[in-house]
Amino acid sequence: MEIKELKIGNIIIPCNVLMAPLAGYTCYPFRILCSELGAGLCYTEMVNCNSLRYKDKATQKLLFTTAEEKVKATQLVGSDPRIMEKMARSNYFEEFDIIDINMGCPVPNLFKSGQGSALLGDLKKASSIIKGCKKSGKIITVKIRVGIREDKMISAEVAKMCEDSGADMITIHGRSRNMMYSGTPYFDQIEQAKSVVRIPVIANGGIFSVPDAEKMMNLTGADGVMIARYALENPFIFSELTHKEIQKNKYTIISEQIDLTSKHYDETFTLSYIKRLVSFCMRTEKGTKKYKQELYKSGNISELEYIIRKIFYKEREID
Ligand SMILES: Cc1cc2nc3c(=O)[nH]c(=O)nc-3n(C[C@H](O)[C@H](O)[C@H](O)COP(=O)(O)O)c2cc1C
Repeated sequence: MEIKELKIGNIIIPCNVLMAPLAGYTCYPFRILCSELGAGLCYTEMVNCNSLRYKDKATQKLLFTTAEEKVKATQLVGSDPRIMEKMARSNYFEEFDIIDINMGCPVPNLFKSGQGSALLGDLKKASSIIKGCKKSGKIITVKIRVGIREDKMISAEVAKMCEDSGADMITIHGRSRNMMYSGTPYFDQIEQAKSVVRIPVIANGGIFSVPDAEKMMNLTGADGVMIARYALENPFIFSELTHKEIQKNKYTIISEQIDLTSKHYDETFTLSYIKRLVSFCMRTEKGTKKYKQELYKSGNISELEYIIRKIFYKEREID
């Protein structure tokens, strides 16, 4: 695919391959890793505006960042335009350049309370949210799906609404809410949305290889792609797509993730994040399934490092 800079509002990001927000994974260390490997922009996971409003500590922790992160992008999820605006304008986001609004999450408890993809069924409210958040002075992006159900897909209408309400970029997950996370994305829906707006349109969904990214770009005419689950399995997808030379392997990057996470988070968080990341990364490592139980059992960092060495370092004879 053609790699190019992308202008979002008044910010230029170095390339049009983006890392998606992923709850439970896109913490600060993972975002640093993806940027290093070539991702042009990485979002935090979704931050619930109600939890933030009540000063929930775990939610605040999702916003941890440092000066190492050049462009800082986060995502808000919520349904009340006044609260969304209040939070977007709050000090919590002082350091952030970009706030994305989640209009794609299909999870039942969020959907039932009018958040995430439920906003696709109330475009008036969705528009008020964008307009309100825009008052923060931040760059506002919106992540949508092609519709709630496959028999009523509305991506062009939603894209136009986002642009008219002041959004600076849209990411479209090419699946409907009912499809959750499986099935072929509706490339034509992304293409239609792209044809009615001037702001950048990023295509997301079902990219699990370099050819998948190329196909997505060719069939949609999008300005860039956003990778989600596959980046957990193979973070090198960013260097593969951007042709960035990286002299590291999975063992090196996981070891560095342990160091960086331990530096900024407590041991409980580090253990749980690294175990989840490794269980994705080891999917492509043949003959390692048998180590999964041992991975999950490891109770401290040295036990974790020992099993990770067995999984990735090809020295499995140390058993
Ligand atoms: C575990 C998990 C967590 C996710 N968390 C978020 C999130 O916080 N915000 C969001 O907009 N999308 C979230 N998504 C959706 C992804 O960003 C992405 O749109 C979706 O997985 C489709 O892309 P893929 O087929 O490349 O995985 C999540 C998906 C998964 C599987």
